Amino acid sequence: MIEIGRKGAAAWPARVCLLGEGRWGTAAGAILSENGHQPFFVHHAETAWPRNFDLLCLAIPVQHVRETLRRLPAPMVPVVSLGKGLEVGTGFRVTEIVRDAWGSEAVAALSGPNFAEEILRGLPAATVAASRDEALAAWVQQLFHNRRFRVYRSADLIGVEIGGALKNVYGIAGGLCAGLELGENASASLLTRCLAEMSRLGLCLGGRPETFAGLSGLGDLILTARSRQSRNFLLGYQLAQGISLKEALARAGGVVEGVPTTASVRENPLFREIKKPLAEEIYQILFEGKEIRRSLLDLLEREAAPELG
Ligand SMILES: NC(=O)c1ccc[n+]([C@@H]2O[C@H](COP(=O)([O-])OP(=O)(O)OC[C@H]3O[C@@H](n4cnc5c(N)ncnc54)[C@H](O)[C@@H]3O)[C@@H](O)[C@H]2O)c1
Ligand SMILES: O=P(O)(O)OC[C@H](O)CO
Repeated sequence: MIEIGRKGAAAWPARVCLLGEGRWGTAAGAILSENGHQPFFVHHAETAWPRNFDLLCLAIPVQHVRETLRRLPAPMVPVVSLGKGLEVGTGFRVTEIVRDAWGSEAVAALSGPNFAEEILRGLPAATVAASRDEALAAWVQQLFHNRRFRVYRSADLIGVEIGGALKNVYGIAGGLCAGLELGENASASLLTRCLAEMSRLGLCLGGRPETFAGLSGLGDLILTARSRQSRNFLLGYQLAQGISLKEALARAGGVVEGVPTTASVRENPLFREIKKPLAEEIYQILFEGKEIRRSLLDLLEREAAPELG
C-alpha cells in the first residue's frame, strides 16, 4: 500500500519528481515552485531515480510513457499523469499504462484547458485533479492550487482522462474547420457535435456525463479546437491549407497527441459500435489520405438525425 507523502501524511512542502521537461512539465514545475514545493526534473532516458520524493508527475508524450516506465523501477509514491492521449495498441489512458507497467494503484490525473505558455506568463486558469482515491485527488489539488491556477477535484478519473485525450482529436477538427474558412456557425456546430461524440465514447468506458461538460471536457475542447496556440488545431489548420501531415508534424515543435489518439480510437474494439463520424473522418484524412472537402461533404450529406442519441 502506497502512503500519500512521507510518513503517511500529505507531505508539505512536497518533493515532486517531474518526468518530462517539455512545455507542460516546465509549467507544472513553475506552479509547484510558486506554491513552495520542491519540484525537480528527471530526464526520460534515466534508468534510476535520483533521491527521495513524495510524488511523481508524468509529462511526456503518451506514446512514450510505456517504454519510459519500463526503464525505471516502480517508485513507491503516487503518480500523477499530466499527459493527454490514448495509447496506440491498447487504447489505455496514461494512468492505465502506469498501472499496467508498474502495478501502481495510487494514480491521478491533472487535466483542463491549460496552455503551458499562458501558465508560465502568470495568466489565470482552472483545471481538474482526478483520482478514484479521494485523499489523493485532494492532495494533488492542494499541491497545485493557487489564486491564479484554480484546481477543482473529481473522482471521475476515466472521464477526466478521456476528455483530455479526445479534445486533441477534435482540436484537429477545429483546425480543419478554420483552415477551410467554414465560418463561426460551422465552428460552433462542430464543437457541439464533437462534445456529443466525446461524451458517447467516454460514457462507454465508464466516464460520467457531467465530467464531459466540465473543464477537462468542454473546457479543453473550446480551448484546443478554437485556438492557434494549440498544436492540434494548427495541425488541422495546416492540413486544410494543403500542407502534408509529415510537414505539419515537423512544424509543430512538440508532440501532437491528437494524431496517435485518433488511431487509438479507431482501432479500439470497445468503440466499434459507438457512433463517431467525426473521429472516423479525421482518421481517414490523417491516415488514409482522404480529401478534406470529401470528408466535409460526407459529414454534411448524412441522413437527418435526432440531436440526442
Ligand atoms: N503544452 C501544453 O500546453 C500542455 C498542457 C497540458 C497538457 N499537455 C500534455 O502534456 C504532455 C507533454 O506535452 P508537452 O507540451 O510538455 O510536450 P513537449 O513536446 O513540449 O515535450 C515533450 C517532452 O517529452 C519528453 N520526451 C521527448 N521524447 C521522449 C521519448 N522518446 N520518450 C520519453 N519522453 C520523451 C521530453 O522531456 C520532452 O521535453 C502531452 O501529453 C500534452 O498533451 C501539454
Ligand atoms: O497544444 P495542444 O493542442 O497540445 O494543447 C495543449 C493543452 O492540452 C491545452 O489544454
